[in-house]
Amino acid sequence: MTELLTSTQMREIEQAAIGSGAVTGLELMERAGQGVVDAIFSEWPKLKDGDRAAVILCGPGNNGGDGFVIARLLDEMGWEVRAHLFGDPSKLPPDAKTNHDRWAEKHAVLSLSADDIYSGPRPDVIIDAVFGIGLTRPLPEHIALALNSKAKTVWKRATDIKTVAVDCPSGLDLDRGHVLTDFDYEDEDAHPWPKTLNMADLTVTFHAPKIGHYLGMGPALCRKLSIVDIGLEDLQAERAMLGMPPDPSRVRLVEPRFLGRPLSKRIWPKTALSKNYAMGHKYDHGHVIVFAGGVGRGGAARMAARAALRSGAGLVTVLCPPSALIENACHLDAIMLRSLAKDQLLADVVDGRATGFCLGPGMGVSDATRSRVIEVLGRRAAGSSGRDPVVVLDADALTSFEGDPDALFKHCHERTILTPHEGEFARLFQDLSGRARTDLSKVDAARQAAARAGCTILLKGPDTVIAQPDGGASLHAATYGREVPWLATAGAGDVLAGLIAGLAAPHLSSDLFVMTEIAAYLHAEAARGFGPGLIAEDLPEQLPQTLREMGC
Ligand SMILES: NC(=O)C1=CN([C@@H]2O[C@H](COP(=O)(O)OP(=O)(O)OC[C@H]3O[C@@H](n4cnc5c(N)ncnc54)[C@H](OP(=O)(O)O)[C@@H]3O)[C@@H](O)[C@H]2O)[C@@H](O)CC1
Ligand SMILES: Nc1ncnc2c1ncn2[C@@H]1O[C@H](COP(=O)(O)OP(=O)(O)O)[C@@H](O)[C@H]1O
Ligand SMILES: [K+]
Repeated sequence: MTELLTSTQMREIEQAAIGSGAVTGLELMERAGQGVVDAIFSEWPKLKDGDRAAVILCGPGNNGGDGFVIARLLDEMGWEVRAHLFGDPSKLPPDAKTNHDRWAEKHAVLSLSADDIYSGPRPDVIIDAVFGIGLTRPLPEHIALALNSKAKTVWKRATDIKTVAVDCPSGLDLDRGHVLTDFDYEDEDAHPWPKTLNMADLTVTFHAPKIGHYLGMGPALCRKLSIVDIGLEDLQAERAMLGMPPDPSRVRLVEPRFLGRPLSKRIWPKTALSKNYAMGHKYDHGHVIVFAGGVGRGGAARMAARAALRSGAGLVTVLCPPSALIENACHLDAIMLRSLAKDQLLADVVDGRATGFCLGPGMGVSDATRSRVIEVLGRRAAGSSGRDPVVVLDADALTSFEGDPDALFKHCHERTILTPHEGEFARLFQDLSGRARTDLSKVDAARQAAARAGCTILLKGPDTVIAQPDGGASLHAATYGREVPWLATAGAGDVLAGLIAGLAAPHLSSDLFVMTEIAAYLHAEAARGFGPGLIAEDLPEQLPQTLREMGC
């Protein structure tokens, strides 16, 4: 797990290091600039050869200071360097000013405008050091135009000119992954993207990635992310992450890495999965109950059930209305099947050994679905020894509470997880949804939703956020080399719901949050393993290979 920082946390870490006397701000800036130069040559070794030129765009804060360090280092290597500054040099913060002044002693500092930049000779590299973690408001329009990725097309072979972003492409909010803009999103004609899109070929950040590198527009703008170690020791937090529930004040990236390296013995997720318990019988591996809809609507539940069984649950039973029994019987073998009439009690057909429930896929949006959800959430552990069954609520189980979400939330317990996509999320948490959350990151929206619902929330997308009521959160990112656009296929979410239920159902399974992280990772890995052309049915069938590759 890698820690993802907010801008404030990054500043705190930096200030603590400087305050301890271990390092000065100027030394950190030098390491940052050197780190960017090293990252450039590591990414494009050929740039070491021949006469090279760079344009460095510097801003009014320490991001700009990094830019002046980079300008000096490239100049010392014999590059032709032009540095442009936005802002008043006398107002630069002290370390940035020091580096500006060192540069200005021998070189001109040009103004940062599209005219001044693009009327000059063609560079090999453009460095965007205008704003980093200090961005507080939308870019001034003339800066947005100067940074627009299309602007460099005035030069020949523009696509060969490398754009390198220091900390982030300027304009990206590193806490939220939004591009701050004054434009009206609702007004299609004034849509800002073509005008202000500022994309890097390589983004170099310091010490640890920031949340906005992984959320929303972040990955599309940063394109490739390099993390430079600038000697700030803060590894304690990461040490406390492996296999443990999350720290409420921190956000972690769901991936099998630890302290910056791949996990050597593939101890994640292997250690968390119950099948390592060699002595267990099938009931130790959990019994998952999946609710299906009526005739012709059982496919979603059957896929969820198959994912639950493939992910390690010892038994899986599909419950369907009597009218759908024959349809389901024609499709199911290893998965058990029982009918459950509308007015029948769950206790009539499911004994107390059920350890996991999955409701929603294909169930139908109805009062009957609401009643079943509430009935299932009322099932609690018998006595003090056992755990409450895990309850995964997806799709129609969520939409059935649209307009009255509190009727759901008051029944949720800590072994409940809601797995909405953005549309379903908006039905339950309208004020925290998509467009409403201009001031809130997707991570913070999911955190607030989890606190309101009193249970875990997994909010889906290429950036999937998992949050729990105390604020603990993680982010699964199908980005930076893990892209799986073909996972956006009908039914993929149903499979994820079953996967979570199957992984979390065993008696010895880890904490629900940890199992949900693993489910999100395995889900994307299965899709990656299968490749383009994937349909949702393929996911459960791909799981054995994915589990094998993960060393499980
Ligand atoms: N932290 C660390 O450990 C390390 C940090 N390092 C580097 O420092 C960077 C952070 O530096 P930083 O804090 O000075 O912020 P930065 O991004 O340069 O911008 C602040 C300035 O921009 C201004 N401003 C903001 N928005 C604006 C807008 N829309 N339009 C116009 N102006 C705007 C803002 O003005 P104000 O809001 O105060 O009016 C202020 O003047 C970080 O990203 C990294 O590169 C490394 O050296 C190594 C270690
Ligand atoms: N572009 C994408 N890249 C990676 N994963 C995606 C992408 N779009 C969607 N997903 C994932 O695919 C699944 C889709 O789930 P959902 O929207 O509930 O679909 P359905 O309701 O059809 O099952 C989620 O796990 C989501 O995170
Ligand atoms: K920048």
